[in-house]
This record gives sequence, C-alpha cells and structure tokens, in this order.
Amino acid sequence: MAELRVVVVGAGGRMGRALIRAVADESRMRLVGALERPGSAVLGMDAGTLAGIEPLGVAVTDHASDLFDGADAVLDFTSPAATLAYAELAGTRGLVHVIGTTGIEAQDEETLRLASHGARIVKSGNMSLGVNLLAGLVRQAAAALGPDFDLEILEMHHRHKVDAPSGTALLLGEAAAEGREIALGQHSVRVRDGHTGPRERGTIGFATLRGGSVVGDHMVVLAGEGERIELTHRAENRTIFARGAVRAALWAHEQKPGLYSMADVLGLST
Ligand SMILES: NC(=O)C1=CN([C@@H]2O[C@H](COP(=O)(O)OP(=O)(O)OC[C@H]3O[C@@H](n4cnc5c(N)ncnc54)[C@H](OP(=O)(O)O)[C@@H]3O)[C@@H](O)[C@H]2O)C=CC1
Ligand SMILES: O=C(O)C1=N[C@H](C(=O)O)C[C@H](O)C1
Repeated sequence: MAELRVVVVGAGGRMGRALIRAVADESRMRLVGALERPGSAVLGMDAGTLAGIEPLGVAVTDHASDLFDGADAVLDFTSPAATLAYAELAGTRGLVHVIGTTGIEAQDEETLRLASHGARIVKSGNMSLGVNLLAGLVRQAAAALGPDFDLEILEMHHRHKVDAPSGTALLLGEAAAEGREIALGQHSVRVRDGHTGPRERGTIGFATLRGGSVVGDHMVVLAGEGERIELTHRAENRTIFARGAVRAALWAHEQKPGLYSMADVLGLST
C-alpha cells in the first residue's frame, strides 16, 4: 500500500503537535501538510520543529484547499467552526477526515452527515483505546443495574479547555443511556446550583472540574443503597489520542464514505 498522505490541521495546538509526532512515527503515513488559521504565529515554521522533533520539510501554512488537494487524510482537533468548514472541504475531495474536536452542537451534526456522503469521517469525543473500552463497560453496568443505581459522570481537564461537559463525558453518558434504553438529552442534569431538591430517579448527572495541566480524567459513578461502583479512566499524555487518530485514518481509508465512530474502528460497535 502507498503511504497515506496526511494533513494535520490545528498544527500548533496541543493535539496538533502530538499528531505531527504520531504521523512521523507511522511508516504507513507521510505528513504532507500542516495547517493553521490565518494570522497564526506559527505559520512558516517547520512542522517537525514545531512538534519538538527533527525538521520534516513541511512548513505550516493557512492554504487549506491546496493542502487538501494533495492529501488522502486530514487529522482535525481544532474548534467546532473550523471542523465544520474542513468537513465540507474533505467531503468535496473524498478524503478521510478524522475529527477529534469536541463541543460540536447537535444541530451542526447535519453538516457532518452531509459531508460524509463524500468523506470517510471518523468522529469521537475520545480516540483512546481505554475510553472506548470503558464506554462498553458503562453500557453493560447501566443495563445490569438499572435506575436503582444513580449515575454520575465526573470529569477533570486542564485550565485551557473551553467546552463542558467534555466530549468524553458525553460519550460515556450516551453509553449509559443506551444501556438503560433512554435518551440522554431527556435525562441528563448538566448543572446543579442552589436549592436543587432531591435527586430525580433515573437521571444522569455531570460534574465538571477544570484546573492545572490535567490531560483528562473521567469517572463514572453508579451509586446504589449501601454500595457504589466507580469506573475510571485517566489519560497520562496526549499520545494515546494521537495514536487513536492515526489508527482511525488508516482504517477509514479502506472504508466507503460515511460517518463512523471510534468503536467502529476498534471493532467494539454493539
Ligand atoms: N477526541 C479526542 O480524543 C480529543 C479531543 N480533543 C479536542 O481537540 C480540540 C483541540 O484541543 P487542543 O489541541 O487541546 O486545543 P488547542 O487550542 O491547543 O489547539 C487547537 C488548534 O487549532 C487551531 N485552529 C483554530 N482554528 C483553526 C482553523 N480555522 N484552521 C486551522 N487551525 C485552527 C488553533 O489555533 P489558535 O490557537 O491560533 O486559535 C490551535 O492551534 C478540542 O476540541 C479538544 O476537546 C483533545 C484531545 C483528545
Ligand atoms: O480538551 C481536551 O484536552 C480533551 N478533550 C476531549 C474531551 O473533551 O473529552 C478528550 C480528552 O479528554 C482531552
């Protein structure tokens, strides 16, 4: 198989730099482009140097169309607005588009669905193997225990994170809701403040913590009368997400256009 030609968008970001290192480490891929937004301070820099490795001979640019024309796959951990625009571009060119960006609103999912008529999109709030396995455990536990066990999802991330609850917390919430055969949107409690009254049976609660340099911690608590189960994942670095994105791109290249999840990539779909 020829090397997959990959563009990393948001190249100067925390995930962008981890993605550049992961692509450089993968013999079945070649970095052909590094994209940043117009006006970014890192435009013109070598992508390898930016990522803290050897120079790769790829300068960071803001010319999305030119880069997409010469690519097979785009790895995108940026912002919702940027990702929606890149999905449309990837769709017109039939590219693989791996989307790690979180905080995309439900009403914008339609844009991704339309783009996936042309593009092979893999989208997940968390690209790590561990979290996707955890989602299966949460689904199973929620189904087995039912609403007698109160379900709460706690997450903590670094002080720079801009969206809440995290994409992972929502992914785990969806897994729990699937296990209980309910719709998450109608049963989630995302904020508590003041005189809230007692907990409503059958709801799924979210709690958000932000601080320091925490890469990403998630805990799902199933609290019953007299006992409690806690299912936890702690990300120790961003390589786990970047490695997952690389795996997703290689997998998606062999698929038909469509909208896929990380569970599809890992063969964990129910
Ligand atoms: N699914 C998963 O496994 C994971 C998902 N994430 C998600 O990935 C996203 C990025 O996270 P993180 O790397 O920490 O954030 P950063 O803010 O560090 O990186 C985002 C980068 O995207 C750049 N950017 C913004 N707009 C554009 C544009 N139009 N074109 C090109 N680049 C653009 C930003 O530039 P500038 O700063 O100049 O605006 C920045 O360099 C978040 O949504 C986060 O939740 C993170 C980790 C794992
Ligand atoms: O913004 C982050 O950093 C992360 N975002 C993802 C999320 O919203 O869940 C994944 C990971 O936890 C890191």
